[in-house]
Amino acid sequence: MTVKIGLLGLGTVGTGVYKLITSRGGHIKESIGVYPEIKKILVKNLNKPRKVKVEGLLTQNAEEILKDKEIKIVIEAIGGIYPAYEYVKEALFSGKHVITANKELIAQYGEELNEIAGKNRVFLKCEASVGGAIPILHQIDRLKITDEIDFVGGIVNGTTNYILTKMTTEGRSYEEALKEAQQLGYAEANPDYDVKGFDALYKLAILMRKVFNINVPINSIPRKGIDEITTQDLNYSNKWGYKIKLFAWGKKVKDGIFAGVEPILVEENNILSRVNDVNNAIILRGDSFGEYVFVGKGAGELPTGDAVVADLIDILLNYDIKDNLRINLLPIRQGSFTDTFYIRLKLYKEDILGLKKVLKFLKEQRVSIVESSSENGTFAAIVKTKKNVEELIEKLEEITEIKAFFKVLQEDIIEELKLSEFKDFVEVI
Ligand SMILES: NC(=O)C1=CN([C@@H]2O[C@H](COP(=O)(O)OP(=O)(O)OC[C@H]3O[C@@H](n4cnc5c(N)ncnc54)[C@H](OP(=O)(O)O)[C@@H]3O)[C@@H](O)[C@H]2O)C=CC1
Ligand SMILES: N[C@@H](CC=O)C(=O)O
Repeated sequence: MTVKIGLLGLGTVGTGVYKLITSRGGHIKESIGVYPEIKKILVKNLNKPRKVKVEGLLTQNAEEILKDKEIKIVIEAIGGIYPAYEYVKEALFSGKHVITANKELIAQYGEELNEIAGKNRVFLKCEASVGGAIPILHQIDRLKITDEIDFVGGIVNGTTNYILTKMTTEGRSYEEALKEAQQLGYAEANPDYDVKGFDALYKLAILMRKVFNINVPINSIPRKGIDEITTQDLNYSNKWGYKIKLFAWGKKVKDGIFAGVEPILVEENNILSRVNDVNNAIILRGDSFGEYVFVGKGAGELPTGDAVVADLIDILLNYDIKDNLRINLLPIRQGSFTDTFYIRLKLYKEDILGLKKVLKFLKEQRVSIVESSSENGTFAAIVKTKKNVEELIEKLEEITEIKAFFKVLQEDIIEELKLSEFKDFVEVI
């Protein structure tokens, strides 16, 4: 039996999918008895040079795929909300299964699209939207049947991890490393989505929906990217035995959920420190299985293509686990997972007074200095406090100019959260 597929997009992901389906089609047929065939590919520009031979397959007219009754599965690899949203919706309404790699779309419209898929008795699958090649959504589906999972988080953006790694280990500038990530096909069409933390935020929202059965309004989650990290911050962190990573995390407590996307300092002996380049690492904590850390390539042509093809195989095998939906209301809470943080302050060259003022403040607030360095008008330190970190930073801001502030990850992140005010409410579906 042959199943006809319509592919929307032939960029990094679409090309990976095309390569895998065409090269492994025979093997898939041997293994599960179904031969997947790509019948049409939607692109924006018909004249663009392609890395694969696609004569006769390209079209600029989406209706040639969406209205084709022979096409049973649509793979969306365009990205962004429009026109992807309309195309996915139309495909589902016409009874086609959909596979997408589009985290922005799933984070923002996943609930609505899942409902349409359910009503039309088709699958909507999105493994590639989180963690690249890591089969994390599939694992969560399995694990949450037996376990109560209360923590999900980790490194979920390949581009930023690549940039931070190259800046730290090979002395690249931020701009050079970003350019490389773009050339390697890791970055989003607009790389601001990566470096400002939006991509990680979308992925976190998808993970939290899956793990906690909640629908998270993405603007209720605090977000900070890596675009303000300087070589100076990386050098100080390195010197004191830490690596900087962009961390996305969600933790369920009895009466709410803490969540955030932010750069953090991780001790060199922590597993996350050793997750480099384009790799991602996703931590899950359950009451029976304990802790899992899933590591793998978080972006790129073949790793992402592989995750899409895994969804395709699941559909061909007719496999799926429905989300276990339940109504509840849980607040997103603002909280910190640490009592230790890194600061870099700007001091004027001769401003001994400024430095004295800062040191006096830290002493008065009973903040202990773990590491510190003061040179050329800069004071950088790793400090520890028993007080609320955010409140302390606010007070410090009143007397000096804070150029950088990142939390330091502690081993007890999952156990211990310092609570403060509720920020927003999310509906648990
Ligand atoms: N890159 C990666 O490693 C990963 C990406 N993703 C996600 O996968 C999706 C695709 O990403 P990626 O492959 O990198 O993106 P690219 O920019 O490389 O490719 C996008 C493709 O979509 C086509 N396209 C864009 N706009 C339109 C339009 N209006 N109508 C028809 N075709 C259009 C482009 O056509 P043309 O070629 O003619 O310009 C291109 O082929 C995104 O949602 C991204 O977030 C997920 C995981 C990893
Ligand atoms: N731009 C994304 C691509 C994969 O999701 C990333 O760098 O992680």
